[in-house]
Amino acid sequence: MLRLDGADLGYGGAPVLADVRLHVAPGERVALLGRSGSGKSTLLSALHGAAQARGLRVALVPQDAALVPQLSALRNVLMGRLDDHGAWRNLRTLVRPSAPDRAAALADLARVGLTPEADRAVEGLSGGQKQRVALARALHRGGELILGDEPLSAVDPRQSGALAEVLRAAFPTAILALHDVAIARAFATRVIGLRQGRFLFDLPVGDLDATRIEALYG
Ligand SMILES: Nc1ncnc2c1ncn2[C@@H]1O[C@H](COP(=O)(O)OP(=O)(O)OP(=O)(O)O)[C@@H](O)[C@H]1O
Repeated sequence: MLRLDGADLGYGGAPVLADVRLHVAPGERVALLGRSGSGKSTLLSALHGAAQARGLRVALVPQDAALVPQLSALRNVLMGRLDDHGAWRNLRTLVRPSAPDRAAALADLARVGLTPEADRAVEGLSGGQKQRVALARALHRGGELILGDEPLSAVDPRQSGALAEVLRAAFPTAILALHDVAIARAFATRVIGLRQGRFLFDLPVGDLDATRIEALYG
């Protein structure tokens, strides 16, 4: 489904990740683990490029959520489908959503527990609520693949397991950078550990043991 064959990934100078060889098959749920700066976002960005080149429909949850602060939660969710339509239809949707569009966006907000916040401007929401708007936008977009950069980092720990389950049910294939090893264990089929721009391990989730976690974060 997605393949990087010896790619050097970086930002112009020395590569952040050199000679990356990675194949992700349909149905895999990959957790990227590693300290801050280890290269998770860089890898996700390259995988997004590879997915676009293959014409896959991808839902994204970027690290900073990338919402429009002045617009309501509902309108931010509607943006998940903007590139499905032309400019006129999009303007109409954002100014005055049709009843079916509004109902569909509300249903996705309900999946992340944000029904009461639907008409509130995103700038007035908490960090965790903003992140849930970004998750609802990804659900609204749908697709064969979700790429997420710490998509559960700001939500209440009691909610993050349930939200991971919502994502698992909604997307056949997923690649998520995660900071929480427990969530990675519950969500992923495969875990990749990055340390200082290197793949420390790439394993079925059942093989992730304490020694490897210590090597990654210790
Ligand atoms: N736009 C950029 N220009 C130059 N260097 C960058 C850029 N973005 C990231 N880097 C560098 O690339 C390396 C890997 O960063 P990356 O954001 O991929 O790590 P990360 O594992 O996602 O970290 P975090 O968990 O903090 O988001 C770091 O050394 C970082 O400073």
